[in-house]
Formats: sequence, C-alpha cells, structure tokens
Amino acid sequence: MKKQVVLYKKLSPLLMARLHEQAEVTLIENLDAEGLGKLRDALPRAQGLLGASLKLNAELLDLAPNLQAIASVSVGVDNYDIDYLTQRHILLSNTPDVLTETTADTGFALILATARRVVELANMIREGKWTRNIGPTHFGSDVHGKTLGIIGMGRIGEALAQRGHFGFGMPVIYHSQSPKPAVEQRFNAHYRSLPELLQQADFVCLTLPLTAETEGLIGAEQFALMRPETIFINISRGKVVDETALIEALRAGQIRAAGLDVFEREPLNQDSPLLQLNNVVATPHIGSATHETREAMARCAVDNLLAALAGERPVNLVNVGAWRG
Ligand SMILES: NC(=O)c1ccc[n+]([C@@H]2O[C@H](COP(=O)([O-])OP(=O)(O)OC[C@H]3O[C@@H](n4cnc5c(N)ncnc54)[C@H](O)[C@@H]3O)[C@@H](O)[C@H]2O)c1
Ligand SMILES: O=C(O)[C@H](O)CO
Repeated sequence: MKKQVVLYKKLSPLLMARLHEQAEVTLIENLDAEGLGKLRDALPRAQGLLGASLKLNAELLDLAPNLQAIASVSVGVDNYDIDYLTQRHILLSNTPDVLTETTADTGFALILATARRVVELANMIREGKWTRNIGPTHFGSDVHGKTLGIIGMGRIGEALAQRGHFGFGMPVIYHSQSPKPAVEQRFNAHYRSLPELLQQADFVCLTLPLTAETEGLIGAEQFALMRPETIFINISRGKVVDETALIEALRAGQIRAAGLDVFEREPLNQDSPLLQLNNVVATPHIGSATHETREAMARCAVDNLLAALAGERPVNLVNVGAWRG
C-alpha cells in the first residue's frame, strides 16, 4: 500500500510526479490560517511530511500518531523539536551541501552591497538625486584586502572563506566550536576567540546554526567590541542576534553597516527600524533562493523522504538516535 505523504510546500511538476508514483500525496499550498487548518486535518493520517518554514512543535506532532519521517527542505533544523522527534523515532532529514555555494554567494552579495553602498546609491539615482559627481559623503569602503571574520566555520562558512581568500585577497579569521586545521591551511585562516574576532574583523559574518547555545549570541556586549568600520553580515538565523541591540549599534555608529538576510521575526515587519536605516541592506531570507538550488533542495528532500518511508536510512538523517535499522 502507498504511504501517506503530506506536503506543505509545492514542488516542481517533475518531483510531484515522482512522489505521486510512490505515495498518496496531500498538498497544502499555503501555510495561511486555512492551510494550517488543512494541515491539522491531514496530520492524523500522515506517515511522511515534507516542507519548510513551519515550526513543527510537539502540539502539532501529537496530531500525527503515524508519522515516520519528516523531510525538511532546508539545512537549518531550528524549526523542529529534535529530542521529541527522536523519542518518537521519527526520522528528520535536511538538505545540506546543495545550497552551500548559493548561500555563500548571498553572503558575498551582502558584503559587497553594504561596503559599496549599492542599494542606497542605486536608490539615490532612482529618486532623481544624482545631480552632480558624487564625493566622499557617498564613498564606500574596500572589500578586497579587508579582514573577513566568520563565526561558524561549517559548510557555508568555508564557502565564504573560499570567496574571500581566493577572490578578494582577504585575510580570514574565524571562530567556531573548535579549530579546523584543514581550513586554516586551505585559506590561510586563523582561529580567534569570539571577542578577538569581533575586535579584529572588518566584516563579521554569521554562518552558524540557531541552537539553544547560539540564540542571542550577538548582543549589546558583542556590538560594543566591534569598531565603527565593522560591517555586520547575518545569513544564519535572526535569533542568533539581539535585533534591538543591533539597531542601537547601527544608530549609535558603533558599527558601519549591516547586511541581513534573516530576522528575529519573518517576514520582517514593515515598521522595523532596520528599514529606516540607509546603512542596512535587508533581503527577505533569500540565502538559497535560486531556481537551481531550490530545485536541488526539493529533490534532496524527496530522496530523503522516500528512502525513510521505504525503511532505508536517509542520506541526510539529522537525528541519528531515531534510527532503528
Ligand atoms: N539565509 C539562508 O537562507 C540560509 C541558507 C542556508 C543555511 N542557513 C543557516 O546557516 C546555518 C549553517 O549552515 P551550514 O550548512 O554551514 O551548517 P554547518 O553545520 O556545516 O556549519 C555550522 C558551523 O557552525 C558551528 N557552530 C555551531 N554552534 C556554534 C557555536 N555555539 N559557536 C561557534 N560555532 C558554532 C559548527 O561547528 C559548524 O562548523 C544553517 O543552520 C542555517 O541556519 C541560512
Ligand atoms: O536553512 C536553510 O536551508 C535556509 O535558511 C532556507 O530555509
């Protein structure tokens, strides 16, 4: 008998066809109030779930007594109660690797856009304010040769280091859970304590996951260690940063600019003070959002889900403790 799969993210026709071949599929197209109601109705029969951007807590999961596997179309797994899933032997998988390069591209786009004031000055032209040659008040700062500081030297951190070191001749310093000799050798990178990195980096870039340990990692005390020339980039998760402290640091000139792809609350409220600041470049969580990469992520999630439902260990199993094979 075909397994019951609930999708809360629409997939390409090719992937939908593949899933339909092997499973009975219920598709929830939108996670608005109506969609959430439909999801609740579908959960009691669900054996597999596939989607992203939904906090799947114990209250929702308790509606799904038959659930065997969840395939998240994301590398970040902060939306899931992993201990609870493991306790219930529900296999959680994610989509690492396939989005690494694209997310690092986004990080570098934010580095360049903030340093060279791309959005602010492009808007100036649109607003008809380019009336004479620009002078020092509109100058940006160099990226090449500046010190790139990476917090969380994992897959995306390494891809950022690669761009900085080989492409822009940037000295690389990093802070992570432990030093990584292979990375140091490849990018001539140097390990720093968190306070040292915050003091020394021209670009402080967050590429670490949101966990109980990293929530609120960067707050007023950490911004106070940065310099007025520091540019702060966050492509990890909004909650790693105390957003009120970030706004204060930007307003007070404690740091020069911020490039932000992620926020404490998403979508970002239109009234957010961040959107009033010219030295903020804000993008709507687009780290992995290219046609190619989103399709690769969806394919990876489908592979993981079908493997799990067939009794096989998914390649990207997150909670290995849930595996009984
Ligand atoms: N903006 C986006 O659209 C987007 C896209 C992809 C990933 N992300 C985020 O980026 C994160 C990283 O992805 P990845 O594939 O590089 O993961 P990864 O696991 O390869 O790398 C994370 C690194 O952070 C380090 N780390 C963890 N906790 C730490 C701590 N307390 N202090 C210092 N370092 C710590 C780990 O040791 C690891 O090296 C994801 O978890 C996700 O939240 C965002
Ligand atoms: O974690 C991820 O994969 C990205 O943030 C997309 O959600």
